Amino acid sequence: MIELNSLTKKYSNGKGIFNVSFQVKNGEVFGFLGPNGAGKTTTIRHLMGFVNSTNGSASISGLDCWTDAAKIQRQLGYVPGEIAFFNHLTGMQFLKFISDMRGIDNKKLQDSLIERFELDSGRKIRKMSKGMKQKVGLIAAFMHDPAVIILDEPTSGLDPLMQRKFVELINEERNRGKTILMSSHLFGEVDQSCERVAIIREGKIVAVEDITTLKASLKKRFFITFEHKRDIEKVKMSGLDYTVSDVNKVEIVINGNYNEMLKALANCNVTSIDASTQTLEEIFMRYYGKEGN
Ligand SMILES: Nc1ncnc2c1ncn2[C@@H]1O[C@H](COP(=O)(O)OP(=O)(O)OP(=O)(O)O)[C@@H](O)[C@H]1O
Repeated sequence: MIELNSLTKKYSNGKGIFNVSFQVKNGEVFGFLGPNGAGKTTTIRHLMGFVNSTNGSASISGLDCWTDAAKIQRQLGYVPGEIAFFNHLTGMQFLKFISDMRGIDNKKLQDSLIERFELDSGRKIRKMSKGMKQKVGLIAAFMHDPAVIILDEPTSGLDPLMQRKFVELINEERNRGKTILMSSHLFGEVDQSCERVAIIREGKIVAVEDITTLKASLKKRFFITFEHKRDIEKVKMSGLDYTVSDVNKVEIVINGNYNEMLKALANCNVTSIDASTQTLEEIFMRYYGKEGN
């Protein structure tokens, strides 16, 4: 549905995106994560046909993002990272302007989105906060019920309640078969809404991951205290992945093999066990850091 093949844009300062390739399948909600300046907006602007690539190509529903840009822009739902509006219009006037441009009567859906996001649509855009403008952008992107939606940092400026409403909307749209690509800094948002995620760093894709597979691979960490330090020796001989954190304390990392740990601990005198589960954020942070190389 959305396809990028070795998409490359090299700016004169050497920055940009390099050989970016991934596919978003029909009906998939796909996350696009990366630190500041990684290349998310540059990639998305290519998909919208605002800039031409130095190399490579991108297409949406078989249409080339550069040569068929006008057609793509008419059909798609799009929220830009920074929304530049017609400041003299009210929210409602702006939404009407966009509807007229698309030639679609979508008043019913528009009104339900205004209600959902509690937008004061009579207010002049120049008097709106960043979050309010973001709501106008979201309503404009969704109100013509597009099959493909591209969102660049859609929740920036939204308060936690509105962020939750946004996640609900995405999940409803997914159930209705929509194809959605959204860039984000927020791991929680990606975790709650996306099936797969691509991670970009310094202009290059460093990973494309399946969220369900990632969740299944999350490790559990057990913090165990023994009454006697000699019990540490039993853990050492068990073959478990362990770290000794004090004379009578160990940390054991497990991915599913609980029985091995229980067997090893059965002959020990355990005085306390605490556990924590690795988070998706910890996994993503690895890609953000130096190890992303
Ligand atoms: N027109 C331009 N000319 C030169 N360099 C540019 C231009 N536009 C973007 N860049 C550079 O390209 C890199 C990618 O920028 P981009 O805006 O795509 O990142 P981003 O991942 O969207 O970041 P953020 O999360 O901060 O919005 C950055 O180093 C940026 O400074």
